Amino acid sequence: MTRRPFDLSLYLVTDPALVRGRPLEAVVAAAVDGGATLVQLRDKTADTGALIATAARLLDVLRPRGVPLVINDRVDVALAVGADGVHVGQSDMPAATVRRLLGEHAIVGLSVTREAELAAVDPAVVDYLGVGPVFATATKADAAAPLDDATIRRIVAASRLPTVGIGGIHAGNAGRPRALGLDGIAVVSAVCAAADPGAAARSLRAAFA
Ligand SMILES: Cc1ncc(COP(=O)(O)OP(=O)(O)O)c(N)n1
Ligand SMILES: Cc1nc(C(=O)O)sc1CCOP(=O)(O)O
Ligand SMILES: [Mg+2]
Repeated sequence: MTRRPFDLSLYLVTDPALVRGRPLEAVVAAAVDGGATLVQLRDKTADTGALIATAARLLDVLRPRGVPLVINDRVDVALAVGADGVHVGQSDMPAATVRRLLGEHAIVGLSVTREAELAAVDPAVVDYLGVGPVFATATKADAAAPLDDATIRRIVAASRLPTVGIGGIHAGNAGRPRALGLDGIAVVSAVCAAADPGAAARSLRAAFA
C-alpha cells in the first residue's frame, strides 16, 4: 500500500478568526514559504460551500509548493476538492470509516489526548497521531487539560505511528515537544495570528530543529 508522503515537522492548522482580515491563502502561502510542511484547513463555523471554496483556494497555493492539504473533520469537503487527507478526533467520524471513504492513498490523522486511546489505533488505518494539548491553549475552547511530560513520552514510545504535538506551541517553547520525542509540531495561533507568518514559520522550524 502506498500512502501519500507527508512531513510533520511544521504542521500549520488554520483558523480564519486569527488571520487579522488577511486572505487565508496568503497566510498559508507565506507560512509554507517559511517552512510549514503540512497544512490543515480547520474552520468550525464556515458552511459547506464556503469550506469547499476555501479548500480549493488553498490547494491552488499548496499544489505548486508540493505541500499536502488535510481537511479537519470533513470527509465530504476533502472528497469534493480532492484534498490529500482528513484529520479526525476521538468523537468525529471513525478513522476506519474515513480510510474506507478516502481510499488507501489518503493521509488520515487522529487526535490522541490520553494513553488509553492508543489501544484502538490501527496503524493500517491511521497515518499519524496529533498528541495534545502539549501546553494550554486558548484556540480550542473544548481542549483537554495539557498533558504532562511523562504522559507524552509514554504516548510517543507506545505509538507505532509518527506523532505531532499540538496546543500552545510557539517559537519560545517548541524545544520541549522536540525533547519529548514528538516528530513534529502543529500550530494555529503562532502562525495564523503572526504579523509575519513566514517569519513565524521560520522561527518555529529553527526552534524545533
Ligand atoms: C494535528 C491535529 N491534532 C489534533 C487536532 C484536534 O482534533 P479534534 O480533537 O478532532 O478537535 P478539532 O480540531 O476538530 O476541534 C487537530 N485538529 N489537528
Ligand atoms: C486544534 C487543536 N487541537 C488540540 C488538541 O489538543 O487536540 S489543541 C488545538 C488548538 C491549538 O491551537 P494553538 O496552536 O493556537 O494553541
Ligand atoms: Mg475534530
